[in-house]
Amino acid sequence: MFKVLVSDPISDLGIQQLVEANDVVVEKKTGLSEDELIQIIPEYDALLVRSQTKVTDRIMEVAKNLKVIGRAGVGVDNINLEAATKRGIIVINAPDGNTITTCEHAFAMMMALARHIPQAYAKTISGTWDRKFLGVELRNKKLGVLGMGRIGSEVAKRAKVFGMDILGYDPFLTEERAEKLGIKLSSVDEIVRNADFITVHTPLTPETKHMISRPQFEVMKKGMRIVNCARGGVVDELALVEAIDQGIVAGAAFDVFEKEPPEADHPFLHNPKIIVTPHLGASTVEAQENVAIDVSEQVLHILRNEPFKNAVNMPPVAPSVMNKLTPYFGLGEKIGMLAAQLNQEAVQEIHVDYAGDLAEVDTQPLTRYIIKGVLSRHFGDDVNIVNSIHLAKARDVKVSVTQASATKGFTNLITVTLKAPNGTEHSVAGTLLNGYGARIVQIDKYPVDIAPEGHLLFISHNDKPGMVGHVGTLLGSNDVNIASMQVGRKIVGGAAIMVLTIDKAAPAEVLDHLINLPEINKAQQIFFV
Ligand SMILES: NC(=O)c1ccc[n+]([C@@H]2O[C@H](COP(=O)([O-])OP(=O)(O)OC[C@H]3O[C@@H](n4cnc5c(N)ncnc54)[C@H](O)[C@@H]3O)[C@@H](O)[C@H]2O)c1
Ligand SMILES: O=C(O)[C@H](O)COP(=O)(O)O
Repeated sequence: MFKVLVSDPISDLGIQQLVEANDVVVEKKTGLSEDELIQIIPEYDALLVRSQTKVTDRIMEVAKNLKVIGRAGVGVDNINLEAATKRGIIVINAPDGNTITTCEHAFAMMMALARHIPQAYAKTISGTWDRKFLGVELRNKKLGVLGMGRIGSEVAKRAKVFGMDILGYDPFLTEERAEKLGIKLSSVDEIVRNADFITVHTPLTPETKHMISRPQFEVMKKGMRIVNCARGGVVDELALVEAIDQGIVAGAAFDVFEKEPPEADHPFLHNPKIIVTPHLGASTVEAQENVAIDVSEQVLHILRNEPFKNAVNMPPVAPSVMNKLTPYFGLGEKIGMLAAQLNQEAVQEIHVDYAGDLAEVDTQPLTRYIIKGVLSRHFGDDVNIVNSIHLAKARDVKVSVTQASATKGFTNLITVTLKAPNGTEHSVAGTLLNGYGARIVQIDKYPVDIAPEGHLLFISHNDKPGMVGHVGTLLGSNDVNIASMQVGRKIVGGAAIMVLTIDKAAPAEVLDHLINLPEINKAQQIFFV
């Protein structure tokens, strides 16, 4: 039974599939301090958070069962990603579920700012009928959008309908896409100098921190307005207050703060030209359901060892590529396991060669499964697809990949070679055969045809008459049934291998007997777990 902890307020409807899963127990405990979380986290397999819970290195250090942290939202700046990756904890988010909601919030903030709605409301309900609030129209104004990702693009679309001219900047924004969106691709400097309104929609990174600060405010159009519904710190808070005092900025609308919640004496909370909300960008019924559904679905996949998407601490992969690779994951992992068990030396290099159908795809997700298979021999459950490459590198094991070498007649072929410092090599090749599934087709240059499952017995011997009979008799007399047997050799009378699929694991004494048979050099059981 998997235990899932929900440590922030997350939609009940959204996590229903987790609650109803018969292999999962969900517990909700919100508002915990770091120390309280440290006390209870060791018993959980998954942690579901929004932005309140700070998932620190200290928490992850004791989270011995934790396989996945699910962020019901976009920003993962409350999760120590490096610590998670090091420990093989998968971090996933729900990148699409709150896009429209947050865009609408940013837009609402821009309109409220233009028409002083919060200030007018406060006065009216306090009994003052003040009709001096004079606003501005959005129509014909220049809107600068910094960060044209999911939310920025949606804001731009809506602003166009309001008759605004949009100047957009994003390192990934091309002329072609800008044209499609009907906006003007601009530099940050052009935006800063020309915009009547600026709205920021970037993550907080070393590059975006204070991307709007004193130097930018100094050259802005007098009377401009600024909105931040992205992350506190993208706009320098103190520089903004100065710019308002100097009459450069007419007003600001902020949903996010450099420190949340802000201290009671934060200058934004006492400035009549600044309107604020308490990080409500994603807070609609729809968005909260969406992000909780998305994240619950992926958490279930991860707990059940099924393919998943939206991992934040692994490189993104296009869905079309993922669909193509997914059938190979099990095969890749088993090839890695088999190669690691055949190898008796320290591993210096893991070389993977992809051929045929795999020669022209981005195979890095598959490589993670293969490396996981190789390392699982010594790391057991401590290695997974998030940390497999990291663990290999941390132990100075070189991982190299080539694509498009010979397919040896197969439509796809994965060959894994383990190289030891003394020059010894072991290689295993496998393929997915249409209609037959995964097959191992070569071991150390010996052609074979084995399904990588169940109990395998690997025997290396000298090619002499009667060897198959000796092995069969010994196993039979010890009640070990042989399901299939493969014999491979390079030259008649030379070195050879036998690979047997047996119905149950052979007892240790049977293996001892096998090794003592004449002409047998090695007898070893192979496990695929
Ligand atoms: N207020 C809220 O409740 C709330 C809700 C959802 C998202 N957010 C935040 O909004 C931001 C945007 O979310 P999104 O879903 O659109 O993300 P996104 O990844 O789709 O878009 C972010 C864009 O910022 C761009 N970018 C990165 N560095 C930049 C730079 N130096 N200059 C200009 N652009 C840069 C990226 O290229 C990307 O296109 C994130 O910080 C997210 O955490 C806030
Ligand atoms: O990054 C996000 O998704 C937003 O900042 C929303 O955060 P929240 O889930 O804490 O509302």
